[in-house]
This record gives sequence, structure tokens and C-alpha cells, in this order.
Amino acid sequence: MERIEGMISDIVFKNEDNGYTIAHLANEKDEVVIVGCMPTLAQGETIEVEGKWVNHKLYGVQFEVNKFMPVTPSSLEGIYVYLSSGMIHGIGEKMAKRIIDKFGLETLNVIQSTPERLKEVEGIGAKKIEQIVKSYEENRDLRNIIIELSPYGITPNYCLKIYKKYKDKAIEVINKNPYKLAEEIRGIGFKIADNIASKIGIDKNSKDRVSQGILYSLNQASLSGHTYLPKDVLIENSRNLLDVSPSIIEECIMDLVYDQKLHIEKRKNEYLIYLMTYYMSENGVCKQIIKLSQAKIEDLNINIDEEIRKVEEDEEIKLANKQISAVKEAINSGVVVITGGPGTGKTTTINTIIKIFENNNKEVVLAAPTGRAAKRMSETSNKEAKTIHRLLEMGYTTDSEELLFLKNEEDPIKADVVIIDEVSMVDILLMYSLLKAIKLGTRLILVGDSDQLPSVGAGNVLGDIINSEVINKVRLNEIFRQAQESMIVVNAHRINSGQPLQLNAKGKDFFFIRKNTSEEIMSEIIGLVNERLPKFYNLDKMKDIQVLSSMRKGDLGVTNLNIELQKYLNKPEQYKVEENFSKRVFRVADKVMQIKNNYTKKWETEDGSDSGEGIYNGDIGYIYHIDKDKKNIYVLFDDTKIVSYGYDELDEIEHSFCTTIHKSQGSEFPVIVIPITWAPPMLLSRNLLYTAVTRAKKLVVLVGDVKYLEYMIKNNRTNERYSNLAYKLNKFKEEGILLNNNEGF
Ligand SMILES: Nc1ncnc2c1ncn2[C@@H]1O[C@H](COP(=O)(O)OP(=O)(O)OP(=O)(O)O)[C@@H](O)[C@H]1O
Repeated sequence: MERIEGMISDIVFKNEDNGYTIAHLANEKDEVVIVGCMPTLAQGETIEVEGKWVNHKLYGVQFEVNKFMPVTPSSLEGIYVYLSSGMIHGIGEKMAKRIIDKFGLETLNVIQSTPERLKEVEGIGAKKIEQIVKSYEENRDLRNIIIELSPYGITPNYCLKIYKKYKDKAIEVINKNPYKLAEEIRGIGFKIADNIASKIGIDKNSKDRVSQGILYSLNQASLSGHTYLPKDVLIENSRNLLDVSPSIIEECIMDLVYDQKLHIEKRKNEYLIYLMTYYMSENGVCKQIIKLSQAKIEDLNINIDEEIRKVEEDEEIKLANKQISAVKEAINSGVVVITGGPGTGKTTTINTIIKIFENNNKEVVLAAPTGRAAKRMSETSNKEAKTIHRLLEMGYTTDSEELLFLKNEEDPIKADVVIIDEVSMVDILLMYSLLKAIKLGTRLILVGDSDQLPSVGAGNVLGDIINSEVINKVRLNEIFRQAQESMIVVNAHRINSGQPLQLNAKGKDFFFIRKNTSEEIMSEIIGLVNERLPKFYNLDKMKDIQVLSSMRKGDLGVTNLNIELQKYLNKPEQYKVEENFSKRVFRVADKVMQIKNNYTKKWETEDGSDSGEGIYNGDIGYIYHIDKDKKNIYVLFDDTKIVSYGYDELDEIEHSFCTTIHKSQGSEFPVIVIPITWAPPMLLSRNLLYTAVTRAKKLVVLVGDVKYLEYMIKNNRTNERYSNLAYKLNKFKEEGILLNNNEGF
């Protein structure tokens, strides 16, 4: 490969559809013809091209371009983003600005060709110049990507991802079809790709654009919990997004179906359109759960009543009838669902089931969808419980982008019984991965509370399985005496049945403090968390009390509550290092939450005696140390695990003096404080309130306007999800397709 540099003196031809360009490139030595895909090329631009010389039959010698890069970038904004991105050691935001103010568009030429001139900028000496030049040299290709893409709002972090994926071909790939980014780079969506495309001049009606828009619409739908969209809804959503005619959309839908990216399913007179993964998962869950429930299971040859009696004796309890039915179903069925609200004895039932199987030498494995739920399951059962991801031995594909599970149909989980808790949090994709890894004959016990919020990911798996009436289920509905003492449990059940709550009983654990305005609510919450509750109940204000809010935005949303609570719970002190990231300030001792599963994130104990990997969505920790030189923030999780986050990884954590109710799913806290105030109706729902209240073990304090509390209790329109699992399960059952034809469909 050869490289030449010069200025574009003429553009002879450009194909607007595919970017194929023939141009003249001139430098001091020569003027040559260059050809290749260079859609953004403009006359007068100075570029460097890489490629080879060819001798064309008709046109003679020309340079065939493989890759091209602008030498002098065309935007100050791009140079600024690059220089201030942290990629260049020694230059921060302020210094970047000073350098650019001095040299303008010439900045990079100066750094490259006459770096000694940097001395003209205040604060730069010989040592700094050396440092700058060294890092500048080190990341040449990445630099070009940042400069090209940052004007489109792509952060240096994503540029790095793009660079890792396409290496030095990145600019070329993007110029050819920017929609590839939306398809292949996690985190870059259709909107950014579309923005680039419109600047490059790609036609609004281009099929690449419309197809990506359709996929985007379905992806958005999956983020709202839908596994499919009815065809009319998909066309409407896509039309709003793309501003093109329904006929083009329909044509592209058919192309995508042909390319197996989408699947169309007919249900009565309706067409349901799925992204392929969701279709495969929904079908897979349906088939596999029926197979597991119909599979022959080993007969334990035991007298179940006798076994239950033994456990009752050991544990000094007497199981209620429903609990006994649940135990029997678990022993006699391939699959059983055990559901019930708080205090209805789910944990006691699971523990009885575990004991009976273990007393009969059967191997039982336990898992739950989140790290915290798994931890809780371990504590209540005194037996190791893993996250489902760990149980499935999750790994990554070599490019470390795609998740994969080592446990699957070929190498299933080795166990006689698999018990999964908090199944309401399991989405359709994870359920499919789990079911694939359970071999026929293994008993599967699914435990959960179907009145909790449905999973964050798509599907309504637990609800659909329960509603389908196909899989054996037991609903525990007796609240035991001990649990009845708790107003938290009693009120949770009242919320669920739409009844008014019992508030403020003396000596009890459920309080409502009436306040009207946002300011009053805020100041009451701060007073409670910062002083009154810790003093009165002898609590640690950081660890024992969790503020939850239904929304992110607004005065009483998570973002603002975090800002306000930080001022009181962890105020600035001279000895506390802090770092300001414009929208948020991270300070030593701040309470933070990991907001995505990161299975490979390394942790280590302070003395280095233990280490491991995996920090999960919802894990709460405290900032332990900030190293400004290394640009690292260290967070302490579970009192022992120290995890380091580079400044470029801070999108993985957020302050958690207050968190969303959604993020609190699967976790429990001694005390919960919740503002009750106006919010969009979908966030004032019964199951949101129910989920929030059931997070508390010792005390619930609601602060706000009682009319919104009443509204929430009445509003049981759980946001409907397009999910076809219940229908499919019933259809399978009715038509017995599985019994005759293992492939189904
Ligand atoms: N058969 C029983 N007889 C008497 N008490 C019981 C019985 N089963 C459970 N309990 C008690 O009721 C309370 C709630 O039971 P358990 O923790 O099993 O319910 P749970 O549904 O798991 O509750 P949560 O969802 O709140 O954790 C516990 O104090 C437990 O000891």
C-alpha cells in the first residue's frame, strides 16, 4: 500500500448513490487521478490517500484509493473534541481551547509539523510539547475518526468503539453507509447514523435508510417491552420517524423479511412483525417450556407427605395448604410456577423444596436475574445462588461485543432441579437462553411475583406463562401472621387489590407525610434522610435509607434529587477529592450505582488478597478514591470489592442517593423514602408503587400529596406490551402441535 497526500484540484465524477468518485489530486510534485469510494470529498480539501497504482485500459495510470483521510480537518469543533477528549496526555479542555484560539484550523498541522510553535500558547513548555507530540503520534487513525465524527455528536468513547470495529477502514465504511454504525456499533443508534447520512447527502428514500429506520422502530418498541409490533403500528411509527411513504416502508419490510432480519407472523387477521431475535426467542420459550413440562421426569419414589412432615419438624413450621400444593407440584412436575405477593411464604416454600430434593440426593441449583436478587436468595436459603448469566456461564464473542452462553442445548446445566427466583424480572431473551440450557427431565421451578413491574427487557414472560393456563402454577395468597404485623406487607397487598392504605399507625412501619409543593417535599425528604430517620431509628443514612423516585426528570426526579441529596449527605470538604464533569460532580464517599451488567469488570480487595470479575446493574457502592492523574474513580462495592472506572467509563455508574423504582427491582433496603407527586400517568401506576413499597424491609415513608397516592393505587392499567407468548402457549396446547411435530410452526 502506498500513501500520497495532496489537494483535490478537481472532482471529475461522483456517484451520489454509492460515493464512487474520480478526482484530481495535486501536490508539489504532480497531479494525479485518484478513484474510489470517497463520498464526502470536496474540491479544495487536502487529503491523504492510501491505495495502489493501477493501469486502466482506457484511462491509463491512476491511483486506486482504499482509504482516505482529511489532512486538515474541516471543523474547529472536531479538533476541539479531539484535543480535549483526554486522548492527548497533557491537554485538558481549557488548554485545548487556548491552543485552538491560537492556531485555528492549523492546530493539527502545527502539532504535526512545527510543534515547537506550541510554546506560543501560555502554559506550554518543552516537556509538555514532547508529551503532546508523543500521544499525537500514538493515535493517528483514531484521531481522524474523532475529528470526522464528533461534529455529528459522536463522543470520543464511541469513536474508539468504531475504531476498534473497523480499524483504519472506519471513515470509508461510514461514508459508504453510515447506517452500518446503527447496525453494528452498540450505543450508536439510527438517529446519529441518519444525521451523518443527511450531511453526506444520502437520499431520504434510500432503502438503507428506510430499512434501518424500520429496524430502529422495532428496537425502540422492544425497549418499551414489546416483542413485536402489529404491522399497522410499525408502519405508522416508521412513517413518523422517516417521513417516507407507507409503500416504501412496506417494500422494505418485505426485503428485511427476505433477509431474515424480520419475521412476520399471522394471528387471526393481524400481521405481527418481529425482529428475528425476538421471534426466535418467543417461539423458543414457548416450545422449550412445553417440552420441559411434558418431559418424563425421574420418579423420586418418596412419600411426599412424609418428606414434608420431616422438614416441618426440623424447621418447626407447619406449611399452609397452598404451600404444600406448591411443594407437591414442584416434585411431580417438569415445570411449575410459584407466585405470590410479599409475606405469602414463597421463600419458606422454596426452602422446603430444596431440602426435600437434597434429602433425596438430588442436585438443586439456584439463580436469580440480578446480582442483588441472587445475593438475597443465597442469604434466605443458605445455599449459593448465582445470577442467571453466571449459571449459564456467560462469555463474550472474540470481538467482545456479543454475549454468549457456554451453557446451552449442547452443554446443558448439570442439575436435577433448577430454581429461579424473581422471574418477573426475566425478559424473553434471557428466558430463552435459560430454557435452552435446561435438559429435558430437569425440573424447573419458577418463582416470582407477577404483580411486580414487568422485566426491563421485552416480553411479559412470567405474566404470560401464568395467564396461559398451560404450565402448572400455584398462587400463594395467605399472608402469614408474622407478615401481617407489617404494614408494609399489608399495604402492599392493599395496593394490589386497589384498596386504601393503612397509614401512620403508631409504632408501625408505614408512614405518609403530607406535603404539597415540590420544595416542601424536597426539604422534607432531605430532613428525613439526613437527620430524623438516622437519629430516630439509629440508621446509617447512606447505607440503610434509599430514596426512590418514579421518574428521572423534574424537581423530584432522580437526577435532581441526587444533586440535592448530595449537597447534604456528602457535602464538599477540603479533604474529599472531587471531579467535576459539568453535569455531575463525583466526590469521594458518594453513593453510586452500576447501571449496566458488566460481567468482565475486574474487582480486587484493598490488600489484593482476593479478586474477581463482574459488577451488575443495580449494584450500589461508594466512591473510595479519585485519582486525577490517572483519571480513575475507584468505587467500593459490598464493603470489600474495589473497582476502578476510567473517566471514559463513567457512563456505567450514576449517583444513587436516589434511584428509579425500575432500577430498584430485585433489591431490598431497610428503609425506603418515596416522593409522591405529579408525574405522567404511566409513571403513576399501581405496580410501580407496589414494586417500590415491597423493596422496604423495615420502614416505608411516603412524602407528598395523597391524591397522587390514590391515583396510583387506582391506576392498574399496566402498560400493555405486545407479547404473543400466552397466545402461542395456548395454541400449542390446544392444537397439540408439539406432540406431533417437534419443530412446531
Ligand atoms: N406456613 C407458615 N406458617 C407460619 N409462618 C409462615 C409460614 N410460611 C411462612 N411463614 C412466615 O411468613 C413470613 C413470610 O414468609 P416468606 O419469607 O417465606 O414469604 P415470601 O413470600 O418469600 O416473602 P417476601 O416476598 O416478602 O420475601 C416469614 O416470617 C415466614 O417465617
